[in-house]
Order: sequence, then C-alpha cells, then structure tokens
Amino acid sequence: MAKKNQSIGKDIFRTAIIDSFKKLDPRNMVKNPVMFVVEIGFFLTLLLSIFPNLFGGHYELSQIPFNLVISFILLITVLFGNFAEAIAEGRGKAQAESLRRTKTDLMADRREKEGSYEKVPASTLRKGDVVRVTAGGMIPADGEVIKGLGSVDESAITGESAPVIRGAGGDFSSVTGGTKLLSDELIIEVTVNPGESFLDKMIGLVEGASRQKTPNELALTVLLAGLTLIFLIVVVTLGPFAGYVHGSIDTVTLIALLVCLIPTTIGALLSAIGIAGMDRIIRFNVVAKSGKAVEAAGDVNTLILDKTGTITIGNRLASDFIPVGSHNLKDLINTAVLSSLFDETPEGRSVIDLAKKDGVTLSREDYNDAENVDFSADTRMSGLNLPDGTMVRKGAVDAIKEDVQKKGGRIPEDLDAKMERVAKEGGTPLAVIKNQEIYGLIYLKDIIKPGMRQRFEELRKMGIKTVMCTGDNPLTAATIALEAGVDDFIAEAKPEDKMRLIREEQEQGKLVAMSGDGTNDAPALAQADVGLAMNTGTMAAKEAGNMVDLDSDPTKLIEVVSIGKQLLITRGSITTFSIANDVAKYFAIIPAMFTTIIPQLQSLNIMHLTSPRSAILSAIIFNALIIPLLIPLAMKGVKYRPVSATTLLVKNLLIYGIGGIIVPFLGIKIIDLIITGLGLSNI
Ligand SMILES: Nc1ncnc2c1ncn2[C@@H]1O[C@H](COP(=O)(O)OP(=O)(O)OP(=O)(O)O)[C@@H](O)[C@H]1O
Ligand SMILES: [K+]
Ligand SMILES: [Mg+2]
Repeated sequence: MAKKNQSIGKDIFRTAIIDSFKKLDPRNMVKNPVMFVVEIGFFLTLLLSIFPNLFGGHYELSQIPFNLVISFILLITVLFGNFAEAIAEGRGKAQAESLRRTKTDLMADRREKEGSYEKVPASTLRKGDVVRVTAGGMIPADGEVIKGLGSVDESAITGESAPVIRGAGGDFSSVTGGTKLLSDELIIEVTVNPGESFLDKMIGLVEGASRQKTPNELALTVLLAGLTLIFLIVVVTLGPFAGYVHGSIDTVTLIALLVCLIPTTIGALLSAIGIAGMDRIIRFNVVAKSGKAVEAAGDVNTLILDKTGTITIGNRLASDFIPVGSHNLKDLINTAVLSSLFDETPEGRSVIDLAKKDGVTLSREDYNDAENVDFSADTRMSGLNLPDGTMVRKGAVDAIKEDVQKKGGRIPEDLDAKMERVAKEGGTPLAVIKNQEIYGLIYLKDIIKPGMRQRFEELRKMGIKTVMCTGDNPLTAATIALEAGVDDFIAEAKPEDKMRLIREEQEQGKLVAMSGDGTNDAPALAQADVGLAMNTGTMAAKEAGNMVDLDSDPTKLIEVVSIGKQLLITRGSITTFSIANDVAKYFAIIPAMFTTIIPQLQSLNIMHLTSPRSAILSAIIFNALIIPLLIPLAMKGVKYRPVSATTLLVKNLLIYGIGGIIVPFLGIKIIDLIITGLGLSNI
C-alpha cells in the first residue's frame, strides 16, 4: 500500500504549513502544556511590545523593538512545533487518500431468500448477507468465504502483486472488500456493516483521526508539564530576588528565560515522534490499531510464535500413508479419504489429492446422509459419522489414542515407533480411526521457512525470548524447535494453553507479543500486549489483535519489535537532548541577565557573549531553530541495532546527553557572533 510514497511531497509540505497556523488555536495548544506556555509567552511579549509598562516599571521606548523580536521568535517556536506534528500527520493523510481511491462503487450479487442472486450496490450490503463472486469480479465487502476456493489479487490493499488463495474452512477464509477474485467462484458471508469495513478502519487509522496519546506519552507530558511548572516558579521568584539586590529584570527577559529553560525541544517533537512511529509501521504494511501497541512492541520481552505457517511454510500436505497393526494400505487410504471427504482444510484436501494418486476416490454424493465433523483446535480431529453409527476420524495422535482408550480399544504396538519416525523428521503424523480401530498414519509434511534461525538469533541479541507454541505433538515440536533455533516450545497446546502461557509471562511482569491467524488464536491475540493478526487470517483473529499484517508474514513481529524499540529510543534520545540542551541555555542567559546587577556573576559568563540582549536573543533563536533541525531525526527515528539495553542506554546518554550540552554552546555562540556582525547586539 504505502510503500510507494515515502518522501514528503510538495502538497504535504504546503498543507503542513497551513496546519501549523491552524494548530495555534489555544484549545489545541493546551494539550501540549510546554508549547502552550510558549504560546502564552508570545501573547504576553506581544502585549508588552504595544504596552511596555503593562506590568508597571518604567517605560522605555528602546524596549519595544527587542520585545517585538522576542515575541516573533516565540511565535516561530510554536509554529515550528506545530509544523513538526503537521508534517508527521501529512504522510498519513496522503496514504489515506490513496486508500480511499481504491474504494470505488462496486455492485454485488446478493443472495435473496429464495436462493436466487440479485444485483445490488455493495454499499447496501449488511452483516450476514451472502454474496457470490465469480472469476474476474471484485469482492464487494469484507467477509468470510463459506463455499469455494479461489485466488485473490489483494494488491489494492497490500501492494503485493502475488495472488493469494482464499477458501472456505481453515485459516484462509477471510476476504477484504475491494480486492479482486482472479479464478473460480466464492460464496461469501458479509461480516461488516457499511462504514465499518477493514478499509474504512485502515483509512481512519492512517489518517490519525482516532489518534490518542499513549500512556507513555501521557506520562512524559505530565513530567514535562511538571518541569515547566518548576521553572515557572523559579523564574517568577527571580523578579523579587532581583529587587532584593536593588536591580530589576524586565518581564520579557524573564519570559525568554522561561522558554529557554522549559523542555521545548521534546515538547515540540513529542507528538511527531509518535505519529512517525505509527507511520513507519504502516510503511511495513502493518496496520497498528493504536500507538500504544507500537510502543508495547518496543518493550516486548517474550515472543510467542506458532509453528504451522509462522516458523514453517504452513502448507502442510499429506505425503505418505503408513498402515499400522494388521491393517493394509488400501483400507487405511479408504478410511483416510472418508475422514477427509468434507474436510475443507488444506490438510484435509491434501489427503484427498494424495489418495487420488494412489487410485482411491470417493464421491461426496454417496455420503450425503453422513454427519460431517469439522476439525477444531480443541478436539484436534475431523471426520464423519455414518448413518449406520460408524465413526471415522483422523487427528493428532495423542487425541486419537485417548479416544480409542476411552472406548476400550487397543493401541497397535507399532504405532508409537512409526509416529516417532514421522515426528523426528519434523512431520506431523495424523492417526486414522474407524470406531475404535487405528488403521494407520497420514504423514503431513511441512518445511521451516528459510532464514528463521538468523532472525531468532537477532531477537536473542535484543534480549527477547522466543517460545514456539503448537498444537502438534512434542516430538515434531522438538524437532522443529531445534532446527529453527527457538528458545523454548510448548506442544499439544490447545487455544487456552496459548492464552495461559501469555498470562503466566505477563504475571512475571513481562510484555508478550504473539502472531496468529486462526480463530483459535483470537483469545491469545487479545490477551497479548502485542497481537499481530495475519490479513489472511479469520475475522475473529483480525478483530482480536491490535495489529494486522497486510502481507501476512508472521515473522514480521521481529520488524514490529524493532520499530517499536526505535520509537522508544528516539523519544528517549530527544528527551535527553532537550533537557541537556536547556542546561547550556541557562549558562548563556543567567550571567547575561545578572551581570549588571551582580558583577560577581561575571565569572559564570564563560560564553563571553557580546551583550545581555544578544545573549538572550541567541539563546531563544537557538531554542527555536533546534526544533526544525531535529524534525528529520524525529521522523526517521534514531538508528537501532540489536544490542543489549544497557549498551544502548550508555551510548545514547553519551551522544544525546553530552551532545545536548555541547551543541547549544556552539550554536548560541555562533548566533551571537552573527547578531553582533549584523550590528544588532544592542537592539
Ligand atoms: N484437518 C485436520 N483434521 C484432523 N486433524 C488435524 C487437522 N489439521 C490439524 N490437525 C491436527 O490437530 C493438531 C492441532 O492443530 P492446530 O491447527 O491447532 O495446531 P498446529 O497447526 O499443529 O500448530 P500451530 O499451533 O503451530 O499452528 C495438529 O497438530 C494436527 O495433529
Ligand atoms: K527550551
Ligand atoms: Mg494452526
């Protein structure tokens, strides 16, 4: 989607400038206490330019140009802050615009009560409606495929041109309105009402319309407001203090001092940093439902991944039939096909396909009166109940064994050895039963995605623990876990086990991220601090998670974590810089203010600025200029490499702390020289 427009275009720039002025509205500014104080400072200095003796004191005509200049610089400071926020928002708005263009007026084939189909505008479709889409047609609304299988071009949403398979049953059943069916026919049940579609929600998210301060941002805002209040008290008491030593400091100078001391740099950039972080996630084709989710990603300690489809390719196909006990291959294949006759999962269909190669096919029509039992992650079985009471199932070996034992059946002696052989190769064995007789195994093959080991290595360097959580048996799980290089694994996990694992980690004070696509993953996705749902997954999963990956690549959690960390580090670095920065301005202004009153303070005047007024001007100009200079850093983020948290902290303190002290010394001195050169040092 957004990959294409990464640069900031002319339009965004122009809109951002206009928005910087609109944002001057005090009702908006009050949300940012630090910058609001600067705005109040602007109004006061402006008033004092017009009425220099507003607060008493003696009227000096020479005061007016100086007051005006200070007032103007304060206005510019506020505008710079607003511009930073506006430009960060602008990119999102541009992306929303391009998404909106993909929303065209579609027509839909809606099923009526009598079962016939009628053409209606897609905008009238409601939750529960059933529509038919044929090859070449557009999918009119978000929904769940209830019949059929076809390839879909989702490039309008994901930017990926490779078609994806969508079909009934399994974890690939959800489709998105505005995408195009390339082959076959799908019957789809609409899952959303008008205006609530995935695309609508995405537009809202990238536009930032629903953006709220994250808890971290809120905490930092409170802290910055506290600092501002402290400096306000300090500066206000300076007046009487000067009076005590028989001097006086004019109000404009005090306001300039206050603005220099309060953390305006971070105050101005805080919101832009957050928006830019969200934006970076979007450019990775991940839609985050809140900024909080992105931040949580930066603090994640434990990553929970499922095996099938995340660590492995996930296209688990039947590759062999292995009879056990006294049963022959033919009987096993027949029973396996019977158990899979109505199983729409990729596993089920692959059994039918493999049997066909062995010359065994059964027709669904002959079994119309059989009762179909769908696969569920709870039972870990699927199959049929025939009208004569015969029960046919295939499923996870431990689940089948338990079932057979409950019915008083016998476990064939060679079952375990044969199952182990499959599992040790990383395959998934499914046992096949008719009533209480185990006929043999189906060997489901899956392979590990390339590059997984490396990615887990990176995560380890970041101090993140990876746990594979699978419904498969312990042996298969152990094989895959070892091969992929995860830190830990849990096997034979039911959906509630995933959730329990997440809770246990959270109870130890850890932040947990997981990715998932199935309906069975939904509770865990909701419980996790970061729940990354796959776009190919079911609606339930997408709704439960707080992020959706449009490319449906579960390993992207790794990038999401990096982006989250980068966001936190960027904010931390600029905060450090901002506060360190203010220390330097203190050294520029205080001596300048007091040297006439208390000559002893001359020893503090280490910067040797030309005149008190030039010192104040230089400091406040630097204070304003540093904001736009840091916008690129706020937007792009501080570079992040996987290293331990302490190394990172030390490094950033050195760069942004010490840098934050040195840079303004140089900057203010240079500005002072320029002002002096221009002959304005005694304005
Ligand atoms: N269509 C099916 N019919 C019968 N049994 C199945 C079917 N699909 C999977 N199984 C069995 O149920 C088990 C659990 O499946 P589930 O989808 O919950 O987890 P998984 O896909 O193995 O692992 P993961 O949680 O890593 O995705 C599988 O390991 C397999 O043994
Ligand atoms: K400041
Ligand atoms: Mg699964």
